[in-house]
Amino acid sequence: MEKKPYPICCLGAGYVGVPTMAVICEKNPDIKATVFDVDEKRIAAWKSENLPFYEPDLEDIIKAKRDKSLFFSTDAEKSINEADLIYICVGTPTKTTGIGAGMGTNLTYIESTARMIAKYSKTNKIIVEKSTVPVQTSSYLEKVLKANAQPNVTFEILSNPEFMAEGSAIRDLRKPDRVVIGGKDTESAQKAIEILKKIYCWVDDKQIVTTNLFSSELIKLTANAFLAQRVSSINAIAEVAEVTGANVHEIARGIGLDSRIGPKFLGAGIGFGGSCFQKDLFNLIYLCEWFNLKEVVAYWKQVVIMNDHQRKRFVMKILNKMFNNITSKKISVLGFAFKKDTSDTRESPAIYISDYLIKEGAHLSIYDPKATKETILRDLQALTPNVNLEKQVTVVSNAQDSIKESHAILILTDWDEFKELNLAETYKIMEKPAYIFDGRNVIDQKEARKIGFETYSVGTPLIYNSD
Ligand SMILES: NC(=O)C1=CN([C@@H]2O[C@H](COP(=O)(O)OP(=O)(O)OC[C@H]3O[C@@H](n4cnc5c(N)ncnc54)[C@H](O)[C@@H]3O)[C@@H](O)[C@H]2O)C=CC1
Ligand SMILES: O=C(O)[C@H]1O[C@H](OP(=O)(O)OP(=O)(O)OC[C@H]2O[C@@H](n3ccc(=O)[nH]c3=O)[C@H](O)[C@@H]2O)[C@H](O)[C@@H](O)[C@@H]1O
Repeated sequence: MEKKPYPICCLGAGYVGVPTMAVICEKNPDIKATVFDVDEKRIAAWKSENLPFYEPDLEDIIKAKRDKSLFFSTDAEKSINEADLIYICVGTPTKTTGIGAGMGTNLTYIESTARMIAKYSKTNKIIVEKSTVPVQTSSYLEKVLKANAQPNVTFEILSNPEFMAEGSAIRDLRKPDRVVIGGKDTESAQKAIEILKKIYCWVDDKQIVTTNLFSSELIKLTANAFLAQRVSSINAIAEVAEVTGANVHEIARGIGLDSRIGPKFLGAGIGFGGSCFQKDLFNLIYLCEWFNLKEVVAYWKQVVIMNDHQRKRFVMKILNKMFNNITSKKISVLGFAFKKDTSDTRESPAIYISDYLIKEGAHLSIYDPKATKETILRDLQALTPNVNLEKQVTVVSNAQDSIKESHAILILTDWDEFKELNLAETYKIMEKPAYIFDGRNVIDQKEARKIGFETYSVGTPLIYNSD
């Protein structure tokens, strides 16, 4: 007799929900996963040939598993009621209005999932909090669930934060450094933890860390805070390197070989972007403000301050080198996504750098291999609602069109194709003097200089940056 698949459901068909469910289905032939989202357009896209965003290898799994063990749905009642275990993977953005605006976390979507789950659940469920949340959100979830549960229905809440990075989501999910599961110290919670552990059947038991609920929630915020802090730390050193004649990339190598420091996340550049680092730092900072931990607040705030500074510093370098006169000049912007191998532009440094330059009157010709024109224009318009962007911004479909007749190239995303730019040919089609401002350590500065370019690359010695 065929075994009945274990039914799970995921609320939120985003960057975390879908890759997570895809890999769970890939690894567990006995699981049936339904991804539900309130956004009907997004679900329609997941069911179509044009998936909502680009993530390496995701499309292959979707094609292999869709409508076999992986389903997409806009039917909340059916998705929830049929599942024994429910992942919450909805957004937890920073609040934009009211008390805590710009800092605290907006828990509207989290609460809406709790209310839906309580309303539609006719049987007991395990609830897996995967979204990144303020510490103690699991208690809040529990309260809303309990207060609205149908008679005799119980919920066991686990915290199971996600550590995958965009652009390598599938690789990270297939081979995670660790899986963290938080739960209460009760018999039913421990049983639920065992069930969740079984779902991660491809992960070595030694890499599964079990904790209490609040530790698990705080592990996630701490991990992102530490990673963001490393980026700000190396960017701070980049500024010192530039004025002293040292090279930040040599420094990164020199310290990264110390096994206590390690080589990762020492890439100096235009600062971190992405939907999470800043948001999660604010989440942590607000939590500390709430508990009146003034020194801790000041400590973590500095990571964000340094990140803003790094973007502005890059723009100041452009203005300094180009004699503070970029009005009406064509500037080629190569890369708009917040990092390579993703179409995601959320909080991309490119948005803020482009915005500064638009305000200087420059004409930007933007090219990104994956971010769409619609997204790029939407991001820029959000910062300058009253500017007619059509006059100053063109989004093109290849690097050549962006570069042609431009006065300067800005490399704002570390896409591999920018490493392969033919610098000699590039030089020929640009206005002179031709500038390259490398925000991602992508080009060979020495070679570019030899060809005739004026160059600036974050954190490299004055010998290259002195003009
Ligand atoms: N993007 C990333 O790389 C990572 C994100 N996270 C965290 O995971 C969470 C989700 O992030 P993303 O996937 O990037 O967000 P996202 O914005 O891509 O997706 C969230 C989805 O939730 C949907 N949604 C809102 N309310 C809903 C409801 N009541 N029921 C069902 N769906 C609902 C939205 O329509 C949206 O499609 C956040 O807390 C984030 O901090 C954690 C690790 C990595
Ligand atoms: O919670 C999340 O959302 C995720 O946030 C990050 O993942 P992600 O934002 O997708 O990408 P990262 O590779 O961490 O890069 C973040 C930003 O830092 C920048 N960065 C990264 C590394 C580096 O050395 N230098 C640097 O400037 C990147 O260009 C990018 O803009 C974390 O790496 C994940 O572990 C976490 O799950």
